[in-house]
Amino acid sequence: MPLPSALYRPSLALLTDFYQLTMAYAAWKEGLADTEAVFTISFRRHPYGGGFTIAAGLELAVDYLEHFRFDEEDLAFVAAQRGADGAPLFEAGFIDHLRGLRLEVDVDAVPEGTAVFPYEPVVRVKGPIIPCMLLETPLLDLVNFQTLIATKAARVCLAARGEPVVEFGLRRAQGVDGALAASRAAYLGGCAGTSNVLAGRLFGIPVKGTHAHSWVMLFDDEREAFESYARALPANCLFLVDTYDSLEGVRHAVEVGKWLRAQGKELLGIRLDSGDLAWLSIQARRLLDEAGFQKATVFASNELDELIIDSLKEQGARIAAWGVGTRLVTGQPDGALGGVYKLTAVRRPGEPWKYRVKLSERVQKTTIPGLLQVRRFVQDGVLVADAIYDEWSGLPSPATIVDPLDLTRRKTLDGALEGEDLLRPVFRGGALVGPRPTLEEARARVRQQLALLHPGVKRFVNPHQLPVGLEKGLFERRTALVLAARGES
Ligand SMILES: Nc1ncnc2c1ncn2[C@@H]1O[C@H](COP(=O)(O)OP(=O)(O)OP(=O)(O)O)[C@@H](O)[C@H]1O
Ligand SMILES: O=P(O)(O)OC[C@H]1O[C@H](OP(=O)(O)OP(=O)(O)O)[C@H](O)[C@@H]1O
Ligand SMILES: O=C(O)c1cccnc1
Repeated sequence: MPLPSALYRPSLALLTDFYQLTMAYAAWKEGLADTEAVFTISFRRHPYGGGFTIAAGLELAVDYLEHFRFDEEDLAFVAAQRGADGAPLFEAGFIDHLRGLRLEVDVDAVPEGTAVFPYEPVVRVKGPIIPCMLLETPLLDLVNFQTLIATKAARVCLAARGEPVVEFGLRRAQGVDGALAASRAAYLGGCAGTSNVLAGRLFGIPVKGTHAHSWVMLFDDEREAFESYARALPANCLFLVDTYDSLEGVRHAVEVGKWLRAQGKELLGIRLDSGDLAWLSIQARRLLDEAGFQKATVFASNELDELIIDSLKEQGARIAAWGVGTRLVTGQPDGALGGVYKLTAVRRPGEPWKYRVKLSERVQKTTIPGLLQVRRFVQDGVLVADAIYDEWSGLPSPATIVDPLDLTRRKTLDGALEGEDLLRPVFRGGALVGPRPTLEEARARVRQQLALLHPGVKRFVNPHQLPVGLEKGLFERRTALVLAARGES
């Protein structure tokens, strides 16, 4: 399903930071338009203090790239920008350059739904410098948020231990796109459906819903409210029982459930939305079972997240389905993934590629040079290590990987282990290559990837950190470049 183009302007070329345009102009003006570069998206720590991250956003990025062009209104807006002296900032020739600009870049990326780890390349863009620059901000925007929410959803669904989680976040999401993007990512991460009807239409996500407290409050008593709803929607009866007294509400639901049964329909269940959800769910289950409604679901909502769901499970809660809104779609408590887009190599026309690093006082922020790729090693169905390597140099076998933050921590991988490269070609010279996975396939990949992770990597408290390292030669190249940049070589 095409998005963002389906919802917004067909081209979102202006959805970038102004500095990308100023740099692109400087590159054009200085005759650097034929210079090529490699940029790599990676992040430095897992969100939520977790042990894994689910990569997402690639399909939205593909859509963005496919529809990229500056239309005449866009160009007029760029041409109208002025400098501090009041004169137009950009020459007309640059506007013409943008008019004809096609994104003739190569893009490689990990498929959506892949479990990824800090420092690994997630998306790689290689090509002429101007398109590479213009893509920085929109790619980060799309990948960072989708990844943040897909990861949250995967955690919430892990906590629910296979029971369905419905995403209820629209009303408290970050505006229109925040809500739609979050619904998509939540489904990708494992949710069973969404309350967001437009997301359902745009992305093919199952749409689900119960009713609000206001429905109950419309009537003089709760049972009358349930009866009225049941007459209108006998095939969608999951009653919200906590408007006045949750267990009294369950009794009313049971009475209406008996009436439904007489009509040949079934009570789907009840929804708890306040109070002690563990205790109430056990009581509600007992009341439903005693009345012969063993198949009716006890559904719970109320500011849930993975930690509360996990705790409710530990307490023996009898909840079989979950509605999760605010904390899922806003990625609480993190709110953002800090993915970055860094230049890792550069080539002037007629010259060989040059590796590049950005220095930092903090080793975590020193970038990794090269045409980066990740090879994943799996043994007996368990992910044992990821090796980040430079495709131009290749990965020796057996490979030794070095912790990017600590050169004394290294591991030599069994040469008999077969690895799989995670980044796959997506665009070549601006043309889409390879299959385009559906949202359902990305969602299935999340399940498959989580199954590869040792339980310790998936736990919420102090998770085990999987061995991810730089191939030794790459580590040494980075060290040499850092020393040279500091004048210490
Ligand atoms: N047994 C439980 N263990 C852990 N957390 C729980 C349990 N039951 C409910 N919670 C969570 O505790 C929080 C309780 O929220 P809150 O203090 O607003 O109470 P409430 O019952 O929702 O009150 P209100 O009637 O005002 O809505 C929610 O996030 C809810 O999911
Ligand atoms: O708590 P969240 O995870 O964000 O889940 C969504 C919440 O939104 C609704 O409450 P709201 O008070 O907005 O409306 P209501 O009267 O229908 O309960 C619903 O009952 C949930 O409690
Ligand atoms: O359908 C529901 O129960 C629902 C929808 C949105 C928010 N809270 C609950």
